[in-house]
Amino acid sequence: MKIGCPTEIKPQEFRVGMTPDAAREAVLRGHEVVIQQGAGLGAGFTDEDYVSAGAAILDTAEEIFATADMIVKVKEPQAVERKMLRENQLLFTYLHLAPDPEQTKDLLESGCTAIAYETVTDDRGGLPLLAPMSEVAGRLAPQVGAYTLQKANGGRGVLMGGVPGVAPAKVVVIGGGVVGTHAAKIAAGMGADVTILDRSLTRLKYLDDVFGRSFKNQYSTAGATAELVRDADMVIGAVLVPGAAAPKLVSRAQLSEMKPGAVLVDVAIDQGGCFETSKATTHADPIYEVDGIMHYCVANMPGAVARTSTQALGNATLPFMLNLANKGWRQACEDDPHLLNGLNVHAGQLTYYAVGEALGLDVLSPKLALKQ
Ligand SMILES: NC(=O)C1=CN([C@@H]2O[C@H](COP(=O)(O)OP(=O)(O)OC[C@H]3O[C@@H](n4cnc5c(N)ncnc54)[C@H](O)[C@@H]3O)[C@@H](O)[C@H]2O)C=CC1
Ligand SMILES: CC(=O)C(=O)O
Ligand SMILES: [Mg+2]
Repeated sequence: MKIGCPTEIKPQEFRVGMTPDAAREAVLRGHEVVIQQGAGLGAGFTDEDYVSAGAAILDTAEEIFATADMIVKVKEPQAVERKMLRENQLLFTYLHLAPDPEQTKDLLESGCTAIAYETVTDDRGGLPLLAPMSEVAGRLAPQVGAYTLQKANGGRGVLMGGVPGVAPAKVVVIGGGVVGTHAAKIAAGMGADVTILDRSLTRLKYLDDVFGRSFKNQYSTAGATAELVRDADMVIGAVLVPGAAAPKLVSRAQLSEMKPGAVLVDVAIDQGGCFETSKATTHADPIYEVDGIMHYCVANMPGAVARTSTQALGNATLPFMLNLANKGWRQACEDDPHLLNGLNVHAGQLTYYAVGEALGLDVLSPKLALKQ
C-alpha cells in the first residue's frame, strides 16, 4: 500500500501523523511511504530522518493526496484537504465529527473511507488512540490554567500551590477519565487543592484506591458541580461521551456566581466543549474572557508539545496503521471490532451512531459498510 503523510495545516499544529520510526516499520513490511517535505520539522524530524527510514519526500500536499491509498494525519482534514480526498481513499486521523457538520458533509461527499482515532476502542473499554493525547492534554491543562490564573493574563492572581500561610488554588476537574486523572495528578503535584467529579462510581472508586488523599473526588450531579464551580479558582472540563457532543455542565448564568478572574480550561472543546460559553481557540490566541471568567479552549492542546505528542501518538497508532496497510481496511476492521469502531464514514455514508444522532443524519451500520 502507498501511505501518505501530509504536513498538518491547522493553525499552530506542529505534530505529524507519522514518525520516521513508523515510516520505517511500514517500509520494512513492504509498503511505500510518502511524506510531505518538511512535515516532521515541527516535531523535530527532518526530511533526512524520513529518507533514512526508507520513505520518499514529495513537495506538496496535492501530490500526497493524489497518490496515497491511505492518508495518515493528526488533525481533522481542513477544508482545502477535504477537497483533495478521493473516492476509495482511506483516511486515518482524528475527526471529531459530532460538533462539525461542515467537515462531515465534505467527508461524505468525498467518497473516502474515514477511520477516526478518537472512536477506536480497546477491550478494557478505553480509547487507545485518544488516550495518549488525553494524557498530554490532561497534563498540560493545569500548566496552561496556572499561566492563565496569573494577573497579567486576566486571571485572579492566584498561585497554584499557595505558599506557607496562604491557601493553594482550588481546582475542580469535571470528568475523571484519562484527561481528568492526568490533570488532577499534575494540579495536585503543583500543590493545588483538587477535586474530581465523575458520574461513574466505578471510576471514582478506582481514583480513590489509586490516588488516596492526593485529590478528592465527588459524584457528578448538577448540584455538586454548581457548588464546587462557585468556589473554584480553576475548572478543567474533561468529560467525554464517546463520539457525542459534550454535555454542557456549566451555564453562562453560573459564571456570574464564580470568583472574578477564575479560569475555565475546556479540554473537551474538541467535542464541542462542556461549558456553555466555550468556543474553540488556537495556540496563537488561546484565552478569552466572558463575564469576568477567563476561558482557555484550545482544541489541539497537544500541538503545543509537538515532539512529545507526536511520539506518544505514533506509538499508539502504529499497530493499527500497519494492520490497515497490511490487510486493507475491510479485512483489518473485520478482524478487529475495536478498529471497526473507528469507522465513521464510508463511501458517502455515516457509519458512527453517536455522530448521526448529534447531526441528525442517517447511519449505515459499520458491519454493513464492510460489505459495500
Ligand atoms: N483539547 C484537546 O486538545 C484535547 C481534547 N481531548 C478531549 O478531552 C475529552 C476527555 O477525554 P478522555 O479523558 O480521554 O475521555 P475518557 O473517556 O477517558 O473520560 C471521560 C470521563 O468523563 C466522564 N463523564 C461523562 N459525562 C460526565 C458528566 N456529565 N459528569 C462528569 N463526568 C462525566 C466519564 O465517566 C469518563 O470518566 C474528550 O472530549 C477528548 O476528545 C483529548 C485530548 C486533547
Ligand atoms: C485528541 C485531539 O483531537 C488532538 O490531540 O488534537
Ligand atoms: Mg482535538
